[in-house]
Amino acid sequence: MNIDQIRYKRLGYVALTVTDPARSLAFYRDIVGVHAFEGDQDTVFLCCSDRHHDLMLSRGATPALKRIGWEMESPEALAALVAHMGEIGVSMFPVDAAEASLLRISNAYRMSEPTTGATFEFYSAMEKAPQAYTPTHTNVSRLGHVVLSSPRKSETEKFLLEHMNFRISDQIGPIVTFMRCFPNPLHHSFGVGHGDASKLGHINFMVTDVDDIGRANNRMKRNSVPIVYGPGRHPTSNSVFFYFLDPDGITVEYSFGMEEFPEEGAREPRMFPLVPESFDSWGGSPEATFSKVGDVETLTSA
Ligand SMILES: CC(C)c1ccc(C(=O)O)c(O)c1O
Ligand SMILES: [Fe+2]
Repeated sequence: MNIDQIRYKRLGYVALTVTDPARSLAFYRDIVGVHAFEGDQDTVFLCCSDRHHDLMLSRGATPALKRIGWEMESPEALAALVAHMGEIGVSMFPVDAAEASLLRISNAYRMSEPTTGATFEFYSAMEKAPQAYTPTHTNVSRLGHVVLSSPRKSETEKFLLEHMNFRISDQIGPIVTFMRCFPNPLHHSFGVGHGDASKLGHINFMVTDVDDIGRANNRMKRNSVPIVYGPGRHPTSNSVFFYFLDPDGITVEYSFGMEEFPEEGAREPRMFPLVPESFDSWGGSPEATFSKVGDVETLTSA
């Protein structure tokens, strides 16, 4: 199997486990500015695109990353991934019809990423949302990326590179590597950080205007939302960033502007030195509560 046939459209969605879905729904709708349109007491769907959902929140005892959904470029790209995982002995489980229908996805498989235990879901199409996303106070352009920490960071990177056809865009010392799901042009849809355990670092929403960042700064303060890093600028992706905590303490990032890569002729990955300015060229530093909450749920406990 040629790994180049494994091609992605985009980071599809993130599923989080939250302790109080109604409270989190209100937060993501009213404070973050994504659209909530469907759900029940235990599971809610939110979107910031024309797809059925970009974020799913499910009730659970401990805040966690439940899974990450990757939208493949085509059914053939999905088949290539499934075949490759079969060849290397990584089990892929088809999502059963009832759940796929609830998630409005077709042709879907899950696996446990072998180095972090994180659940990755792959599908070739998701239905459109019943109503197109209309921005309110913030022009959220898309779900941008997810960062996980891994106790086996080099192996995680290697798995994503060699078996999932991700590409490295940049690294900061041995601490964090930013990867794009090829050929999606965004600098990164996934980041892997060094950590003692597999943990969720943060989820990111991209915004269309620097004013969205400035307004967020004031909105978070008015609503007593903890701001944990920024505003600042990441020299890696060249984005202006702003991090805050959701009601469970999960770190959420807004970012404005991000380098994009062509499919062919992309620049080489860069290695940034491990100094604070490689994380924030404006000289800020994160609060102690930055990236502290979020277990990684395994497939068997999902
Ligand atoms: C501080 C974190 C790990 C970080 C650093 C750089 C970027 C970027 O280049 O966009 C991020 O998105 C981050 O979350
Ligand atoms: Fe980020």
